[in-house]
Amino acid sequence: MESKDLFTHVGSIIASFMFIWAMFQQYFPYELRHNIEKYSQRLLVFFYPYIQITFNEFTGDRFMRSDAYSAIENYLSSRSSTQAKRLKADIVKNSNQSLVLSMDDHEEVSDEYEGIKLWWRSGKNISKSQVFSFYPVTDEKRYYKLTFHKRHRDVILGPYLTSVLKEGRAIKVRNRMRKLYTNHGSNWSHVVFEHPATFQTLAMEPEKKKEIIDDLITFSKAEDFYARIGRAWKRGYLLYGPPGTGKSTMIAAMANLLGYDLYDLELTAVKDNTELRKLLIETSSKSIIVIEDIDCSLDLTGQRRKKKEEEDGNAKDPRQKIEKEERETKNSQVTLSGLLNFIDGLWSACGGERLIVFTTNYIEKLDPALIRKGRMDKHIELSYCNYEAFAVLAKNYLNLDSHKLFERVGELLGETEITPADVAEHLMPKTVPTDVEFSLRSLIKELELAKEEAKEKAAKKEAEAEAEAVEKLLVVNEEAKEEEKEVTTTS
Ligand SMILES: Nc1ncnc2c1ncn2[C@@H]1O[C@H](COP(=O)(O)OP(=O)(O)OP(=O)(O)O)[C@@H](O)[C@H]1O
Repeated sequence: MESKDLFTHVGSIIASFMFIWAMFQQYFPYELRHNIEKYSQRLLVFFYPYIQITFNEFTGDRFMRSDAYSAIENYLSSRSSTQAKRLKADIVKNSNQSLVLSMDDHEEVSDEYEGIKLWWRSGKNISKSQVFSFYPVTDEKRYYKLTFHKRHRDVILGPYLTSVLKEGRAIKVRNRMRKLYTNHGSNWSHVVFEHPATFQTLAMEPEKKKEIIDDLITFSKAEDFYARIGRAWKRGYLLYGPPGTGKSTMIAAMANLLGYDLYDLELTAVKDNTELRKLLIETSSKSIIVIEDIDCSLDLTGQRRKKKEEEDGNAKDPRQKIEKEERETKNSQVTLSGLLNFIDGLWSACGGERLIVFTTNYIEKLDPALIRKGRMDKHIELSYCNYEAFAVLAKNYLNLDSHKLFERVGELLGETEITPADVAEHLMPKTVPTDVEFSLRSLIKELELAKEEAKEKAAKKEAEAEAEAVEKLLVVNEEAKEEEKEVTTTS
């Protein structure tokens, strides 16, 4: 049969079928039609060995997209782009403005799980809207239909669907626009988080960097582990080191590595433990909660209270006392135990992974209870710039792998203490095109100056120590003479 004839034949079959269907719809009473449809469906199910599950875009609430539907959409995205012939494209508003593809309506893609083959089909139902409008409004209800053989029912309904939803949600998190939250009293407000820092651009020793990256990735994949050992899925990091050594930069790099939101918690703006609790409960899963300069934010050791009492005792003027009391009541009433309680798992009820990061410039000021293992699981020291850190900065700022002046910079870095922030300042381009030699020489000058200053400081300190020792010796001699005198007068 010629192809033209074939199409004519198929066309007439379809036309006949449509005619019969129209007659059926028009002349058969609704009750009878309903029963015929019902029993024919049952007959089909009896012989048809496949199971179908429909995931609707909207369930119940017509304004709330189903979580399962969007997870499946994300899950199918990569399969759709390789298998489907008709695709829909959309821009995701994340920092990269990435293009996300999904299969168009009435497309089908296959999937495989532990050797089991299954099919996902996208579709839509169109119905006239019940809402009054001058324009014809149609409601499109999209859905995904999963088809698989009934002998695999348990595997597909159990582990397969769980993994689909999990992977789909993870993709959604990776693609979303991340946020930086800050608290004003007991409320969070947010802006889009677009810090460009990455571990690649972070200046520190490569082994140390790798260790931190591995730790973070292991944590982010350890949901089952934490569930098995019965611990809240959280991890505490303490970043310490002098100002300008990259603590904030590292936090941004952590958030970018894991795709987490950031919650910058200003403890001094939190009234009391109840407000703290509310704020922490409101944080979302996959987030980093940051408390910067923890030593300045909280009465950590009880020393501040003691100091206050002393000061109160010393304040003779009653007006001074009232002013001081007013100042104190305005301050945060959050206590160390309030914070520890929360870290220890009161918030386990929140579920989902969270990192807590504390930063301080003075680790020695912190209460040991706060930083013991289990609360702050990893202590990371960010220190002055060494040669390895400088090499990263030189690559980032000047795109340099080597230079004749590197050796001198290396020597001086071994003898001086300079922060990566100060080094970075010298490597910032000052001219167009960038004068690499000028930047390196200016850094060397700064390092030599710092070395001289350090030498002078050390000499001054030594002289002071010597003077103190001489003074002590004189006092001892004086006392000895006095004692001698006393002995001779009594004898
Ligand atoms: N280790 C580093 N790697 C790359 N850049 C760094 C590093 N340390 C500092 N910088 C640069 O110096 C600037 C200041 O660093 P950052 O704010 O991260 O330091 P910090 O330790 O958090 O300081 P502070 O204790 O004052 O908050 C950053 O903008 C960054 O560009």
